[in-house]
Amino acid sequence: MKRQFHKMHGLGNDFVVLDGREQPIEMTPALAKALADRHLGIGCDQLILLEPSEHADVRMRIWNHDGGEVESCGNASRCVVALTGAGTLETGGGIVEGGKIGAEIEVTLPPPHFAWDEIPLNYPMDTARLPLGWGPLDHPMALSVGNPHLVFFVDDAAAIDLDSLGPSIEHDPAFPERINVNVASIRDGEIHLRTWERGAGLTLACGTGACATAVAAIVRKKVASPVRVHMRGGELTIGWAAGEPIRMRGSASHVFKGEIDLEQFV
Ligand SMILES: N[C@H](CCC[C@H](N)C(=O)O)C(=O)O
Repeated sequence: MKRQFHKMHGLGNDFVVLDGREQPIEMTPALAKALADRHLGIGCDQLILLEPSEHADVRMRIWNHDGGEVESCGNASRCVVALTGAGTLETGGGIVEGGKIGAEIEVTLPPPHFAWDEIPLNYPMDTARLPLGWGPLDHPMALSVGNPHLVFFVDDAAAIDLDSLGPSIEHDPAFPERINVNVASIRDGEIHLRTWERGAGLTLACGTGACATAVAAIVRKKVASPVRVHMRGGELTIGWAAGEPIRMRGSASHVFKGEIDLEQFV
């Protein structure tokens, strides 16, 4: 049966958004992966499905390019707020609040978690400075912003071969649910970030990666809040203080809408 979809992106991190609120859609990892395929499907970094919610204006479910369902997606949160006008989103990572600020969208993610078993890691470690290293990357901070992230600080993030280092870190046995890998440099009080995303690889931007990196940089007193985060696809402004939710402000873009026969993939 044909269903309408919206093709959207947040700073080049792109999504296919399906709305299952009126007519439910049975999403599976295989169907999500087929829709996300850039040759055989529509193509996207993450597949987003909207469903009714008893706890928020809308439930937002997220599948990565590889078909894995995950808890949070910062860039998609802004896109769903822009598309639906929802003020609250129920996600696997908690309730996200959102609203328009001029031409941009601001969303607020629940406070981060730093405990090893909440990230999660496979065994107890000092999550502020993991005693682990992979080539030129070592002693990252580990945290959860609804989804799991590692944050490495280096002199020049652009010089790191994240294409080869990313997969081995993502799949390291220390991370039972795998992990998103952020490599950042600080210049003039601003963050320059590249992210190898769990289940999607190098993306042009990562909203939760920007949030996790900003929190880590503030904890390590490398920057002050709010902080500008520069990524290949564009910039976000992130605000946070200890114990507080994380505020992220940036653009959300609607590219086109179309329709697709989902049964061709099953
Ligand atoms: N790859 C992430 C999900 C998408 C996050 C990213 N696209 C964002 O904007 O936050 C994960 O597996 O946790």
